[in-house]
Amino acid sequence: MVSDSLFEAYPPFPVDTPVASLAKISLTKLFSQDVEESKAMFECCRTTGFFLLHLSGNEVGEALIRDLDSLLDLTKQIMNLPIAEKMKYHAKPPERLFGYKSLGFMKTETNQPDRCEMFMIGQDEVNGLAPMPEYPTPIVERLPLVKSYLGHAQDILHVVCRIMSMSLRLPISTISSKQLPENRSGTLIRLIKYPAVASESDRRTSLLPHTDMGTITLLANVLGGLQILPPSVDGNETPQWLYVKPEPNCLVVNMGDAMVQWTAGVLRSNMHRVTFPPGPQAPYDRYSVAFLVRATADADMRSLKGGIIPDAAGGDFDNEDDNITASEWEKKKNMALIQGKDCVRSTGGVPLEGI
Ligand SMILES: O=C(O)CCC(=O)C(=O)O
Ligand SMILES: [Fe+2]
Repeated sequence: MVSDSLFEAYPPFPVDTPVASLAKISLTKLFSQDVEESKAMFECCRTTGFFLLHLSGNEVGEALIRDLDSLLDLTKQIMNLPIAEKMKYHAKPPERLFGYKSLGFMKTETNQPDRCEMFMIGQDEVNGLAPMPEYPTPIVERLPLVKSYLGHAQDILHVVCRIMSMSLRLPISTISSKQLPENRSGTLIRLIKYPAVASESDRRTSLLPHTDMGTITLLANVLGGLQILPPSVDGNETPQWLYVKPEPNCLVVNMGDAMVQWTAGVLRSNMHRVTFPPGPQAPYDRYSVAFLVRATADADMRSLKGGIIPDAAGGDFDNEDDNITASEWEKKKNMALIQGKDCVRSTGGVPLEGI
């Protein structure tokens, strides 16, 4: 997430709240090709699909921490604009998926309006691969910050993808070449505000249970609220939603559905949701910065061949319908979600034999 100073501005995450136990992986060690750290990261990607990434101690990570502190501030500025101003930039799905999404525009699992507003910025728009739309003034003034963040986030993505390819025993550029920032994609930054709990009825889901449809997500926030549904240990017990405890100078990293599809189920895309912050954190507005990486628009969505990837033939990941490009695949998933045809569930994490 972000620097210590931002954490000091809020009451601490309560010690008695049950939390998901997520490994903390060191970015410095990943950059220095530490074998044990790389193994630990891959293990997380297979088992829970989530890990914390400790950013301190290297140039890219330290720069990203600074970018994130400023982006959280930018998020506050945007959300503080008058509603009439924000509505000028409203997203118009399915034609335009980026821009502002107002509070309550989407539904939760109980069909109640959601409890979050967000501003979505497309990577292609900022990088000049798509026409730049009109942005609210705070974004226009801080485009250099947005570009700086994208650059540092891409450096981190690159090292994670290299380790992923190596761990899968595939040529080293296999995963990163399918999501290069110089190629068009649906990759986006989401700047999100979850309003403070003002009454008992606000103690409910803010962002519905979902899996991320892209490849990898890098998430930063200060207050608790994110929860994951960990895989049950013996397959019998009912899984319990558990909070992810935000930690200073760390990102939350999770795998998305595209990674599961490419690896025929080896990696895990885990279900998560956002609810109200725990204990004394509830009466505060919660802010998040999410970088949702999507595959290159024309990337092949069939499972990869080679390395330790199981043969998809005949299994869940051998679907002729997946013989399509990433942008068609995402459109199909979006439509299924809108029509309630896609029952959201965690996928992947199939046991690997002899590894
Ligand atoms: O705000 C958060 O903690 C999570 C956001 C999220 O899951 C998403 O944007 O996909
Ligand atoms: Fe998500």
